[in-house]
Amino acid sequence: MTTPTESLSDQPDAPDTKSGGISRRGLLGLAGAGIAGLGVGIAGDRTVAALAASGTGAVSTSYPFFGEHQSGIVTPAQDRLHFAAFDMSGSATRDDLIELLKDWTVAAAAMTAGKDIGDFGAVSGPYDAPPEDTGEALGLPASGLTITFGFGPTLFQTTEGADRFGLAARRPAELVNLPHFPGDRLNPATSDGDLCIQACADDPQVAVHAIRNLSRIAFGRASLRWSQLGFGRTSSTSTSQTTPRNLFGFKDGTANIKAEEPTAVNDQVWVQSGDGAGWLAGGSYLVARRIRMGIEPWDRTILSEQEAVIGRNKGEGAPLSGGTEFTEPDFALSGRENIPLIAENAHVRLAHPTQNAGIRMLRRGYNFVDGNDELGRLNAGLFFISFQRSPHQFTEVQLNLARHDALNEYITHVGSALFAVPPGATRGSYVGATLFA
Ligand SMILES: C=CC1=C(C)c2cc3[nH]c(cc4nc(cc5[nH]c(cc1n2)c(C)c5CCC(=O)O)C(CCC(=O)O)=C4C)c(C)c3C=C
Ligand SMILES: [Fe+2]
Repeated sequence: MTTPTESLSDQPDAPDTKSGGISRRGLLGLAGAGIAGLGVGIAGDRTVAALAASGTGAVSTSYPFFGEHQSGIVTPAQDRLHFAAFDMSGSATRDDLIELLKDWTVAAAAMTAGKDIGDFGAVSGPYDAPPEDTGEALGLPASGLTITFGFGPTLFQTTEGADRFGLAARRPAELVNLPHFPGDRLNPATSDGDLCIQACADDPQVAVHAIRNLSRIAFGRASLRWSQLGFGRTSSTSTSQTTPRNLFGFKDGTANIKAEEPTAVNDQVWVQSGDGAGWLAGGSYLVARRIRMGIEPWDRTILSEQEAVIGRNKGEGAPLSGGTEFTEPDFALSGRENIPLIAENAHVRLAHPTQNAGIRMLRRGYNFVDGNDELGRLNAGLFFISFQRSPHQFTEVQLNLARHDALNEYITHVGSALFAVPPGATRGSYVGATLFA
């Protein structure tokens, strides 16, 4: 942590620090009253307050931060998202970048375990210093929080002859901005970035707390370029999850890659050691697309047309060629007058692996509604996120969709970004360490 712990540690007996009605002595008192045996009671452990608040003793899901792969990819998609892209400051050095990644690692490991950040957390520090943790997650459990870090193409750039962070030679050949697709209306202010953080949780406050505190830690070294809140997942990444619905009212995520398909995950999601950049093995590529959805025109569209556009029925999500939700679509099946039951320009036909040389991707997107525009239309859509072994997988499918998809009448891509997601951090090391080895 960048927090000057030395100056904090010499004040352990600061007065009973009151903040938001919770006192430091009160928290420690709780630990002493029967739950100290669980190993809680250390400053910053929110579980203390959560257990006391719920009165149930229930501990919510938490995913380990350290491991072979970063969490937040094949872990079951949570309900809420706060996604943020950052730019490194003009004066930041390679050492600053490494220090930042180390600090982010420590904080992310704490928060995903349901703890506040720093040695003293939100309310146990000295009265005469800003708290290390901002505090809005006090009393909330880990809530399935995952924090996933990525590196954008510009991090590897050479500007005016200078190799910004000495990384130019380490850039994977495929880590370049996505091409312009037909129909794109991208806003540069909500596109790209040197670094990204995807925070997903089952409680929106926990996801927002994570991004807020990581941004705060970055102060002076990196700053927020853009960020996106998402409510309501639009995919399942495990067979144990039910398929959610997007804002057009259709089940979304039915044919997604699921964690229970290890061969597909290996072949289509994780970068392999022979793929090019060795440091990225065990990682992935993250594509983010902010897609505005025309809610009002869609809501004036008749049901049969809505179903024809997607290629599945709206109730169950079954393919229009028949069967139930998980029946494979039969694109060869025709109905009256030899018209294909799933139209040539239906979204699921054009996105299906059989139409794209076997390509699949792991989708992990979220619905968003950011108020309304000046014409009184909902500023709403899908914050599309996909993870793939190569950006080429997204590009191929998106090219097919951008050219022919019936859905294009109702959607516009307004933001875009690509990031290389390094493998998981080993305990004692930091996220992205392989890039600097
Ligand atoms: C380039 C990738 C994709 C973009 C962009 C995209 C946007 C998008 N999708 C929907 C709604 C649905 N998509 C569905 C399936 C589906 N979509 C993609 C890819 C992109 N979608 C794929 C690879 C698939 C799976 C195809 C298959 O193998 O059958 C579905 C059907 C249910 C499902 O399988 O998930 C819906 C519904 C919207 C609304 C949208 C942009 C706003
Ligand atoms: Fe789709």
